[in-house]
Amino acid sequence: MSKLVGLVGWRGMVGSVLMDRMIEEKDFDHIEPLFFSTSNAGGQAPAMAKNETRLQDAHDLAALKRCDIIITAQGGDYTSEVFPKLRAAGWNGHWIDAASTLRMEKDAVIILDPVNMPVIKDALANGGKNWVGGNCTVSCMLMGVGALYKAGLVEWMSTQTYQAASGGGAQHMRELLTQYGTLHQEVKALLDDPKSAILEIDRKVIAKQRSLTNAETAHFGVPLGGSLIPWIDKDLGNGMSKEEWKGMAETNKILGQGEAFGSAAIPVDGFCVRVGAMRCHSQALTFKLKKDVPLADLEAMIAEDNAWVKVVPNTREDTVRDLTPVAVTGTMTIPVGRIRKLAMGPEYVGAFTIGDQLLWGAAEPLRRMLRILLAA
Ligand SMILES: NC(=O)C1=CN([C@@H]2O[C@H](COP(=O)(O)OP(=O)(O)OC[C@H]3O[C@@H](n4cnc5c(N)ncnc54)[C@H](OP(=O)(O)O)[C@@H]3O)[C@@H](O)[C@H]2O)C=CC1
Ligand SMILES: N[C@@H](CC(=O)OP(=O)(O)O)C(=O)O
Repeated sequence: MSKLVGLVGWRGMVGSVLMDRMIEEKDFDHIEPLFFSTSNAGGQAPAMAKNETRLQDAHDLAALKRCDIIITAQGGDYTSEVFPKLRAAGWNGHWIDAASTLRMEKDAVIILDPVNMPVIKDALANGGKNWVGGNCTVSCMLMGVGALYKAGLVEWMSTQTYQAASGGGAQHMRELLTQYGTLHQEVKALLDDPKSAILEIDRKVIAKQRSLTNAETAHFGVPLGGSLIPWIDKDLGNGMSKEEWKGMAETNKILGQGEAFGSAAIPVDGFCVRVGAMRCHSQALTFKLKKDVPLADLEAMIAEDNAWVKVVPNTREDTVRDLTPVAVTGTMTIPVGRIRKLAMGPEYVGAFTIGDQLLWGAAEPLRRMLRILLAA
């Protein structure tokens, strides 16, 4: 008999990407889905529903308890409120979650199976039930260059990120586009006149950016269109943003590395920056390797690591064609390019990688974990 799989948060941005991927990969052929809602209990479930076509109340513990597996992309507040109550009520099913809430809990595994299948299998064998998707930046980075970590080559890594608006959520994407539109509108007449002075256009744009209303910057807090914001997530009070903290904490946990696993953590640090891209997170990586490895060997290791990574030759032509958010958006491909030895010495290697943060960064690891559980 098919497992009863509860789906919470399926109509949100991450949830919609998840549903699309589950349809594409025919995941619904293998489960009996039960759709939940926080706002429309009793309403019509989506077309993928089979026997149970009404939406269940996502706060109804009795309904949730019926599920063998629950997948949620509803968000951290929902997880904080419902998960502890559900476990306290004796529910012993598998919880697969997109939110960060439970990620660093001892009994939770950060799931990214092309990178950490051994960690997942180990946890499964030990009765693990809590499976949490990783931070989008970390997951996309490891899908690209995980090979170097798996080979034990990385002494440390520094990452400088260029993170898309979608990381904040749907409203942030809308706000970014609205700002671009407002700026364009401000100078449209001058742009239409080929003889107009570019510095006049520039003056008007910056004046408009500086005078955007609170409503026009409600989600990012400051203008992002035509600018950038070098801070993502909370201020940890030690000079670090929470997004930057996740880089080292989550990379090590995904790899099964660090104090909790009885080994030294690999240092990962850098700066996380929000830019005006829509849904792809990009990052420039600097590695200090433990030894000098020929570039061709590094490229081969990266290329062979998984079915989605693609090494982009380090030429201008290939880079501008294949290594941009516009090229990657909506695809499962994780390009890694600009791979070269750096001036600091033969163990120093640079690379640039991009991932769709709603696919590998959020939805895909969840549905793959579902498949792993169904096959177990
Ligand atoms: N955005 C991101 O980049 C990432 C997000 N995540 C995690 O996933 C969680 C969900 O994020 P995200 O998908 O961006 O959140 P959304 O705001 O898009 O969706 C969350 C929920 O909001 C409700 N909702 C209210 N109005 C609407 C509407 N007009 N359209 C769709 N849904 C609506 C839905 O619940 P209901 O149907 O019950 O009303 C929906 O499930 C985050 O909180 C985070 O924990 C993880 C990785 C990346
Ligand atoms: N913080 C990420 C998005 C996200 O949801 O991250 P996390 O899953 O770690 O909370 C960003 O803003 O780009």
